[in-house]
Formats: sequence, C-alpha cells, structure tokens
Amino acid sequence: MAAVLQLSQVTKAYGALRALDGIDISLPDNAYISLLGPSGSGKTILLRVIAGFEAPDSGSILFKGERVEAVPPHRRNIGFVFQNFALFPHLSVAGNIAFGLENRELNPITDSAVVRARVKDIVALVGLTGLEDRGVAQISGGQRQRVALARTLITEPSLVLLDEPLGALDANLRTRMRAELRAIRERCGVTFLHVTGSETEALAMGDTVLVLDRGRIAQADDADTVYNRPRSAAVARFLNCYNLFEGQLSKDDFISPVGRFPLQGQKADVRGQPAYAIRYDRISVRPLAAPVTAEEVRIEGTFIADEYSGAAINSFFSLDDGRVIEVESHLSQAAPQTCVPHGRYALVWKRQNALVYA
Ligand SMILES: Nc1ncnc2c1ncn2[C@@H]1O[C@H](COP(=O)(O)OP(=O)(O)OP(=O)(O)O)[C@@H](O)[C@H]1O
Repeated sequence: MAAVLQLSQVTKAYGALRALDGIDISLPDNAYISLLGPSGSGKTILLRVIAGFEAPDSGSILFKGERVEAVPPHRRNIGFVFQNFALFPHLSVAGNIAFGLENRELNPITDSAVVRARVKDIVALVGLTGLEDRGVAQISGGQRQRVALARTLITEPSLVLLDEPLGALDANLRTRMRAELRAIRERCGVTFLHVTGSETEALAMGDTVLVLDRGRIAQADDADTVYNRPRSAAVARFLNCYNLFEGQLSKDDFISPVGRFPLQGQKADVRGQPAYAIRYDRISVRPLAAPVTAEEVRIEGTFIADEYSGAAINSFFSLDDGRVIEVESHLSQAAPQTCVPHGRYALVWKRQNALVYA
C-alpha cells in the first residue's frame, strides 16, 4: 500500500525534554490510524510537526513522496481538526464550510455556484443536510464536530489530522461519532490520523494503532494485535485491560510478590525489569476450594467491589501484598460468580494466556 506520510527519525526537544525521540512512521493511503498515548507522551507535538505548526529539530517528513519540513502548514494540503472545533461563531454551517474552500492557499474557489455545489456535496457526506443555514451556536456538539470535519474535507486534503476530535463530546455522543467518523472517512477515502488518550477509542477506530510512549513509537500494529499482543509492559499498561506484576524470571516460573506463576513456554530476554501481564477478561473467579488444572495459575484475593458497564462486570480484588487486581466478566459468556464483600476467592487463569516482558 502506498504511504501518504513517512517520518524518519524525527526529533523535537524542549531543553532537556525529548518530546519526540526518533519517530519512524509510515501511514498508508486510505486508512484510519489511531495515535494512542498517555498524557505528555508527545501526541499533540507529533501532530503539530506533521501539520507544520512546529519544525522538527532533525529527521525527515515525506508527504506524498516529497520532503515537506520547509513547507509552511497552509501549503501542505494536510487538514487539521481541532478538539474545540474552532468554528467561526458569526457564520452559518454553510458559511463555515465554504470558508475553507474560498480561503485555501492552493486554488481558492471564488465562483459562488461552484462553492455552493461543493458545500452541498460535503454537507451530504457528513450528514448535515437541512442545517446549512443554521448558526453554529444553534446546532449540537456532534453536528459542530461534523462542520469542523466538513470544513477540512472540502479542501480535499490527502491527510486529515484529528486532535482528540471526540474529546469535547459527552460519552454517548462520543461512541456514536466513532462509527460516524469511520463511515465518513471510508466515503472520502482520505487517511485520518486520530489522536486520542482513550484506549477503547483507539482500538475501536484505528485500522492501525500507533502507541506513543515518551516521544517514541512503542508499537504500530492493527488493533487486534495491539490488544492481544502489546509489545511492551508500557503498552499493556496504557491499554488499561491488563493486570501487571513486576518480579523475576526463573527457568520455568515468573516470581511475583504474590507467588510463583508457572510459565508455558513464554520466554523473554532479560534486559529490563521483568513484568508479567494477564488481561482482565482472562481471569476467572472461583470459590477457594474449586479445583485447578495443571495448565492454570491460581492466586487468592479478597473481593472489594464490582462495577457494571452494560455488557460486562469488572470486579476488584486485593491481593496479599496490597495491590488491587481487576477481573472482567463478559455477561454474554456466563453468569459471573457473585462475590460477597471481604470474601476470599481463587483467581485463576491459563498459563498460556499470560504475557511476559523483560
Ligand atoms: N512549547 C513547549 N515548550 C516546552 N515543552 C513543551 C512544549 N509543548 C509541549 N511540551 C512538552 O512536551 C511533552 C509532550 O507534549 P504533548 O502536548 O505533545 O503531549 P500529549 O501526548 O499531547 O499530552 P495530552 O494528552 O496531555 O495532550 C510534554 O511533556 C509537554 O510538557
């Protein structure tokens, strides 16, 4: 697949802080890419460097095969959708959308009939037909989000950068707009690079998920691989669905502060602090006396609380060293064990489901 954007060894420092520390990425044409990272990992700086609002200290940026480090933002043909939408409050929906086309640096369009026709098409594409003449204060948050997107898409960019585009919306609308954004992108065939601090959003939306950790790309894979095979303990931690234990590796076991976890072929070269990860939904809760098989790992915990989230229940248990571990039971699979407060339970998982890092 052709790459629309390629970054090689891009760095950006502020004093001693290496905000971008040797970024290598290649974004395919016609794809939805999520960029996930914790606060301060460099997501916004990376978008700003790609858009041209900040210059990198070193490294190269190729956009459609051409070096663009010296090209100013308005000549890059890269769209940018800001979290707060940055709409013009005195203009209508159509006026905001037309603005991008009439005022773009490359080939501005001044023929009002052409502008009207293009606005009509793009309004239909983002699902705003009928609202063209409304003021942007008279539409909902989700509709404002679409206006911001339409204003960018009408300029026919080859890449659209979206900085936390759903961050200003309430939780229900955010979930609905995920599907909308994906559908709009598919209709226009442009690559979207969507920055988010939410792992669920990144995994739900991206064909590819880039994970940023302290200015470096920690993983670049499809969502399924990131979710099932995070490449490092740091990535597993950001995903917010793995329990992590630090400890030591012996030949056949991971020695954690709460006991030995027998391994099943997992090997890791010991270079750093070893870590053991088990996904929340890979753990089952059983009565203390329930039997375990040779393939299973068992620890004990004291039940603290449950949290219902529609399709699943997340249960929290404290272990003997004081840490809390989380268990997720999907309600579609089986009725979960009902736990009594302060009760002791066995927490069991299959050896093969654990991931080991070092
Ligand atoms: N102009 C600046 N001067 C100095 N340091 C900066 C500047 N801009 C950003 N930084 C630092 O660079 C690092 C990366 O910032 P960035 O805004 O890209 O993080 P982020 O991943 O977008 O975080 P968040 O999710 O909180 O928005 C942070 O430590 C930030 O404090």
